[in-house]
Amino acid sequence: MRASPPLALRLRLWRNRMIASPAFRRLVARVPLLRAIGNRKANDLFRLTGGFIFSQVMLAGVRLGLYAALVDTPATTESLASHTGIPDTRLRIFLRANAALGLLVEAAPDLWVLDDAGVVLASDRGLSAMVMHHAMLYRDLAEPDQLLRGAVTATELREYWAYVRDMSGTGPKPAEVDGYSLLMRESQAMMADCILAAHDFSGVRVLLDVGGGDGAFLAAAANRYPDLALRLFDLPAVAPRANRHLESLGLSDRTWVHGGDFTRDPLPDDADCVTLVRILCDHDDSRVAAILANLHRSLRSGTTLIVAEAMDGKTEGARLSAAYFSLYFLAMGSGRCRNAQEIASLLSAAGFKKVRTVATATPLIATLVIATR
Ligand SMILES: C[S@@+](CC[C@H](N)C(=O)[O-])C[C@H]1O[C@@H](n2cnc3c(N)ncnc32)[C@H](O)[C@@H]1O
Repeated sequence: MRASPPLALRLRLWRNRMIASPAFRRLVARVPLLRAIGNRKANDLFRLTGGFIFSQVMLAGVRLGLYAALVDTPATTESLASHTGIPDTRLRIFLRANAALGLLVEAAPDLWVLDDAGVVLASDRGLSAMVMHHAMLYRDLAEPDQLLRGAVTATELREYWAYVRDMSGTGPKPAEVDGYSLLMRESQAMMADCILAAHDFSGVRVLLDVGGGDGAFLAAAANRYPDLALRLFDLPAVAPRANRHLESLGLSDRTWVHGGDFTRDPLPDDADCVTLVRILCDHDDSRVAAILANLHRSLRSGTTLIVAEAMDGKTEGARLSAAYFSLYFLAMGSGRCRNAQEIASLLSAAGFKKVRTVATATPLIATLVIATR
């Protein structure tokens, strides 16, 4: 005989039957307190249903330069129509959609200013860059069930992130790393703020950023800690870009940049702190194990290792990030969004000690897992 499900599950099934019942939903709509809950749930569901449309509103706004045109200044529908080249009757519909989504405020009839979310979008170049990058992701997600079945593997994201295709040999060519390196540089500001607020680097003498891209995280750390010496390790195709970028910021005399493969080449061993920012999530467990084993081989005993990336967790931000990245990495064909415990296990398995999780103020962006070599 089959055992009956536990009480919590039976309650959930009962609740689901109630919610599925039109008569129950009519009752909910008549009782003021229940109506408020019901409306909130309906709005949440509609946000999911219309998510693609809302996101396309943002994409059009970014492409048209709408939010940038409203930085620190209000503008009329007429002036925005001339700025964007969209006829004002059509633009007004679009502007009102932006207002409904919390991106703009109609301060007076046909007079527009940025709302809170619009201000952030306009002031963070990385966010606009990610919104534009989504055009590619959405093409890959056009047939999501086929992607889940594994029937679609030649995706645009796989092409874009050249290092997930080319895991052997000499690695990607310079032209193949330009697109993602620029996107990573532009989208680093919020990530760096989040990490630097969550961990005190003041005792660190030499900071090595492994998979450090153009050096945007190192530059942010250098800005905060003027005596910090900087080391960056990335693919041979990325290293010259990092050198150029760090030189343009006047940081060359504090920096050594090394090109190589972080799964097998020796890493500089003079650092007392090493960061892996948005690195492990890109790779499947076996490759993460190879990266961590190489780090363990190369680093001196006592070196602090900090893994910083979006991780699954209990907060709403962490859950949203995990849902987003799960599909993103599926389309990319490599990696996954792990929780802190999974990352801690991979670090321990590689031989790292004193593994601990450090929450950040913005789990949507990153959580830290810190260990000692
Ligand atoms: C998602 S990006 C993150 C860049 C940077 N840490 C950030 O957060 O902006 C991953 C980085 O890892 C580098 N990378 C990928 N495979 C690598 C490998 N086998 N050896 C060294 N670097 C690698 C890429 O070139 C890229 O710069």
